Formats: sequence, structure tokens, C-alpha cells
Amino acid sequence: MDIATTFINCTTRWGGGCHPLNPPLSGVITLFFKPSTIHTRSLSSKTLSPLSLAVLSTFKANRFSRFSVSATATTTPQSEDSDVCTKIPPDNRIPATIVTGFLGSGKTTLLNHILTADHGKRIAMVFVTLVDAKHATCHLDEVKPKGVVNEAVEKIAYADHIIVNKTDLVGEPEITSLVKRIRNINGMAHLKRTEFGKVDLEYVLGIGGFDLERIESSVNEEGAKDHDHDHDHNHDHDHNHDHGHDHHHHHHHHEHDHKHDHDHTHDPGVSSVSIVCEGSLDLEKANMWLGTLLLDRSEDIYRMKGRLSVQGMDERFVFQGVHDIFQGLGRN
Ligand SMILES: Nc1nc2c(ncn2[C@@H]2O[C@H](COP(=O)(O)OP(=O)(O)OP(=O)(O)O)[C@@H](O)[C@H]2O)c(=O)[nH]1
Repeated sequence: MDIATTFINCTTRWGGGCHPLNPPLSGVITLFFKPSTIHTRSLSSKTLSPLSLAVLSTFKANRFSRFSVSATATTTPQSEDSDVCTKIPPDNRIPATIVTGFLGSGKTTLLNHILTADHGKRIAMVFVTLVDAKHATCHLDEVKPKGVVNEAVEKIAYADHIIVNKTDLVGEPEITSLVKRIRNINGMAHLKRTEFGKVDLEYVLGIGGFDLERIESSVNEEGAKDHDHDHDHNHDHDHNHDHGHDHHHHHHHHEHDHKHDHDHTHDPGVSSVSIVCEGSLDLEKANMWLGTLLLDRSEDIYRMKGRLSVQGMDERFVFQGVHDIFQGLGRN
């Protein structure tokens, strides 16, 4: 089907109504793309990591910000007659699971599954790494400049639990090859394949900690394979690694018994553009522009989300996409 036609006519609903688009805005589009390949009228743009979507995606931030938090504080029960000396202090630690993943890999879909499933748990913070079975390989293949980390590789390397999602969109040979690739980066993580994030909840909730040394060496090995880039290792210093991009949610600071420094920069080839216009759009022109953009450049567009006011339409048109996969609908 012609994308230019599907743009306005598409009636697909977001899965489970999971994309609350409020507060109402009109004519807002956010794209994450390789800036060198798209020439567009951008009212504001800044360089971001492809994992930083939540910063700009105000559309869903109200309900599913990048880190969804609630608590399952576990308090150890104590008998009434326990002696003071034998009392075990209450364990007030809050179990936390972290869900990460590339743009559009299915984090929200997974969270929806967790939040709507009947598991009897009071959900804690939810976090795990999702891999988009259809698009991950091209992101893993991207060769970065020296010293620039490949975000997709890094996310896989850091994961304890990996969910290869969207397996419905590719064949078994592609999945097998992707899993092999993932295993080369991180042979220790648990791995499951899913469609629409439908994974056993025990798999994503209540997971233990991770092994930072393993992660660091996987990231470094994968980077060295591609373009012989080194990180300086100095095992007598604090381990700080600073990520050279200008937003706050992807920052690590770790300290260990033995420590090392390294600085690396996230991919400057990935940027975001927000287009905000007042008034209503001409349907035909909007169709043509977005349709042509997707036909020509979908490979470079990691993620797009938008809300449009179209002349003659009472409803607002909201849409989102991952590369060439595009969904939209009219909303009051
Ligand atoms: N075919 C298919 N589509 C999926 C699957 N999982 C998620 N999707 C779709 O992929 C799109 C992106 O899913 P989200 O859950 O919003 O992804 P996300 O990782 O939260 O995206 P960001 O907003 O970029 O962080 C949506 O249109 C989902 O319906 C899947 O297993 N198969």
C-alpha cells in the first residue's frame, strides 16, 4: 500500500490504547534520524542518543516515562515476642527491573503487557533490554567513528535479560542469525523471543544485578572488531564513563574495587527534529510530504511520532512509526 495513501486513511488503533497523546497539541512531529540524509524544515533540533526518546516524546511521558516506578517494598515479618537482639531488620529494599531498548523496539508494549497481566504483584520499577527483531541488525551493523559507541551493541552488552521482540515480522533464519549475533556480544544474558512483548512476567520482574566487568569487555570487543577502536584501561582509577550527549537519562557512574576510566561519545549521527507549526495542514500536501519522506528515507528514520491538525477534519490525526512501519488514526 502506498504510504502517502495510508497516512491519513490508516485506521489502525494503537495496541490497547497504549499511546495517550495528551495534553492536546496540534501539528507536532518528532523524528529521530540521521541528519545528513534528510533535508527538512526543522524548527528545533539537537543531537541525541537513539535511546533518548522519552526526553522528547512528551506524548506518552505522562503515562509511561522511561522509568516507570512503583514499589514492592518487602518487609520481613517479625514475631511479636522476638528478642530485640535477634530481630532481623526489615528489608525495605525495592526490587527494580530496568527495561531498555532501541527506539521503537517495544518497551511500551512490554510495559503494557506487564501492567495489564494478572500476576498479583505490586509492580516495582520496570526496566530489561528489548531488541527489535526486524531492525536490530542494521543498527548493530552501523560502523561508528572512532570513540563513538554503538548504542545498540551497548544496550545488548549491558542486559541481563534480553527480549527479542517483533519476531512476527521476520523469518526464523533472521531470528537465528540475530540471536547468534546477540550471543556474540553477550553470551551470559538470558534471552527470550516474543511478539508484542508477551513474555512470562517472572522473566522480567525480580531480576538480580549485573556484571559490569563482563559488560565492559563485550562492548570493547565488539567495538574493536569493527574499527579497531581502543579504550584506555587504567586499573588504578575510578571507573567513570561519561557519555558525551546532552541529555541526562543515560548516564553511568560506577565504582569498583578496581577501577578504570574511559570516555566515549554517543553517536553524533543520530539527531532528533521536532516540527511544531500553528494552524491546520493541507491534507494533500501533508500526505505528500510525509509519504515521500517515508518512501525515500524510512531506513534513516528510527522513530517518528506526531499529532496533526488537518483542515476540514474535526479529529486530530496522531501517528507513530518505526522505520517503514507506520500507524496512525484520527482522535478526538
Ligand atoms: N509487529 C509487531 N509490532 C510490534 C511488536 N511489539 C511492538 N510493536 C509495535 O512497534 C511499535 C513501537 O512499539 P512501542 O512499544 O511503542 O516501542 P517503544 O520501545 O516503547 O518505543 P519508543 O517510544 O521509541 O521508546 C508500536 O507500533 C507497536 O505496536 C511486535 O512484537 N510485533
